[in-house]
Amino acid sequence: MPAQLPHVLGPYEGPSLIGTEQRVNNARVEFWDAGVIVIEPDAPGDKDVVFSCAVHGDETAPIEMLRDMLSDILAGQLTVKQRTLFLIANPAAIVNGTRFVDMNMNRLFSGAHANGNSPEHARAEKLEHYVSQFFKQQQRYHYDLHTAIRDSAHEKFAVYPFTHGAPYKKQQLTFLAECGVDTILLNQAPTTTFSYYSVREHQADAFTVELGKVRPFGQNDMSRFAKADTMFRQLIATDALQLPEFDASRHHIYDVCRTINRTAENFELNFPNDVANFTEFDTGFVLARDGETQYKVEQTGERIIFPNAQVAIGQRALLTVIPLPVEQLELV
Ligand SMILES: O=C(O)CCC(=O)N[C@@H](CCC(=O)O)C(=O)O
Ligand SMILES: [Zn+2]
Repeated sequence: MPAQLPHVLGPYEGPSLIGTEQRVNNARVEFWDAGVIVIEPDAPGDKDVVFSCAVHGDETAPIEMLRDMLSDILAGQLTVKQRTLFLIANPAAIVNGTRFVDMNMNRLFSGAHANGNSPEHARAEKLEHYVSQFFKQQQRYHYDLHTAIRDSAHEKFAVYPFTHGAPYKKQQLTFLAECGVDTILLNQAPTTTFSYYSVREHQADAFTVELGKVRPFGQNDMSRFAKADTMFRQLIATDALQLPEFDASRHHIYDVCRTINRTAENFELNFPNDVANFTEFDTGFVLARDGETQYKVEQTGERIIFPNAQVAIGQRALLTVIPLPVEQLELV
């Protein structure tokens, strides 16, 4: 793997540090497992922060971001004041240079890992265990960092997992906007994603954050991630994060409208691979054919997200979303 992770991938790269710990500045760094690193400050603040990347092994920009943050922490150049857990979720897929080895790991959380025995099933179970071991304090955050397969009309966006009716948090929307993530998709149902797991199981503020487009190692323009990088560093390095007042005009909100699963062998999307996420189609346009079923645009303003005709049968092949005025959200 061209990105030199500082010995955090255990058996996957260089000498293993698994099971060891070291001191740096005023913190203990613990290496729990391959790609599982905990920073325990001597006098921690009141937040527990989880950053995860590589739930999809070919989404390299977030891996490079977290690698550089870890390098700076280990070199004593970034002093951490909040308890922080770094998760490099699927090292085997990183080494493979693929989205996953056997199974899409982001469909295996909240217990779904019990229904199979691929390496991803086993790792998802372990990741849940590590997150459970880590979260202790009241204020819990989990940013699960991804990049999208396609271009996106909104380059950076986050999925706000189903809240089960709880209000959306202005402070989190503002934090994400400060990260350059000005677009939010509101999921309206439980899922088996990593971020939903942390929301549901640990009452964390947790998000799937899409920071750009999938590119190979070394081909990411890291300047495009600078705002997110700065904010993530501030979150863990300051006692009390200073954020501007909530400003509704900064945010584009979309409601997830339909989830289209592939059920048939002959599944096809009716638009080219270079059509970007958030592209709007006319009402009645056939978006996809799944065996004998045709999926047409039903509402004005409906847009496509995460189209992927290659997913396994039974999995999500496309989402549609519609814009929602921020004023209609219940905010706290
Ligand atoms: O670009 C794509 O098609 C997929 C990008 C991606 O990995 N997205 C996540 C979203 C997870 C969520 O809905 O919270 C995924 O599909 O797992
Ligand atoms: Zn992803």
